[in-house]
Amino acid sequence: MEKKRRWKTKQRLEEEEEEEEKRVGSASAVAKALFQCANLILPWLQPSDIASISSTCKTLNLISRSITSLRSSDASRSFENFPIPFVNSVDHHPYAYFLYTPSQLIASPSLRQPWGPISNPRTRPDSLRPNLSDLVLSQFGCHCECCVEAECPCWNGESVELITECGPSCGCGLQCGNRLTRRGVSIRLKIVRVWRKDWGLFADEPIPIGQFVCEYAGEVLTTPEARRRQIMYDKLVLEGHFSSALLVVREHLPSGKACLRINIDATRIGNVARFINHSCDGGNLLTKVVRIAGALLPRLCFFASKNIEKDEELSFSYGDTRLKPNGLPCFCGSSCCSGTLPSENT
Ligand SMILES: C[S@@+](CC[C@H](N)C(=O)[O-])C[C@H]1O[C@@H](n2cnc3c(N)ncnc32)[C@H](O)[C@@H]1O
Repeated sequence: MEKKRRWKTKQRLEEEEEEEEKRVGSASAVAKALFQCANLILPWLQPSDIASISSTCKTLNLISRSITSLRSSDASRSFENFPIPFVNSVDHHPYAYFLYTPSQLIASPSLRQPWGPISNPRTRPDSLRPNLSDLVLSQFGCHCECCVEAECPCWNGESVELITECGPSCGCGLQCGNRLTRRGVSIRLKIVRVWRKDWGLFADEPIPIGQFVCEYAGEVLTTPEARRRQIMYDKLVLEGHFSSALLVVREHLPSGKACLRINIDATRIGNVARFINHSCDGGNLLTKVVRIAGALLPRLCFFASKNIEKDEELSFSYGDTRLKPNGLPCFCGSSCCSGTLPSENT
């Protein structure tokens, strides 16, 4: 009798164990499926949506935290040669959200780009890299086959403000000496939270004078569209916390008359240059207009105007004009600071 009772208990225990295993198995299958779904969907979301989702359950909280940490480890979404991290010891913002493009592109309202799948973005195959393809401005090459700057028909000698470089359909490759600005960001940079200026771009290694730093990449706009966006951004700035990164560049004839106007908006889609703050003393960066052989539009690039130390903030002068009443306060900290950021009616 006792033997039979013990056998029954053993059988019941085994059944319970089996059921528990099934429960754990299906729970881990659910967790795995949830992880896979979240990993596909969350990288497409904006920070506010990620924050809401992270409070729903433990698994989503863990995934959201990994995505946040991946995003803050590289603003460039692995488009550049080195990761460009966000560093914040001022407040709780882990990163700034925007779509990344390494070079200028034509404005498009419908662009989307994932940011932060848990699998390592640097080991992902190219087909999975976050892409903003088919938007790079069309280019016609010069068909030169040289690699030596001075021998290249595209090379105009380095003038102070205008450089002409070889383009994608020139016979020469990326190694060509006349493609200085076409290889992306080649120095270590970081985006640091700065008191009263939000984020700023900083050197994470010494930068010698004359070194190419980065292009000002973003959406190239028509002038009416630039004016429309400027009005919208000005309203948003007045309403609260908002930074716009709409830059207007004018090329001038020797007479001083503007002959070409380029509007680049890096507010929604841009690169690291969108974090460069203004300095009333001209800062440590020089802007140069770079023409790529055969390309429709010139690009705006930043070069070091002096030797820059590691951990120094990068800055340039946004201009001399202060036309808007109630301009934003300037906190550049230079001895010649005018107290107000440059502004003009675009
Ligand atoms: C191109 S963004 C520069 C990056 C910006 N700090 C950010 O966090 O996105 C231009 C905006 O940065 C801020 N900014 C730039 N230079 C500044 C300065 N010297 N003092 C105060 N704010 C500045 C202003 O809000 C300006 O509209």
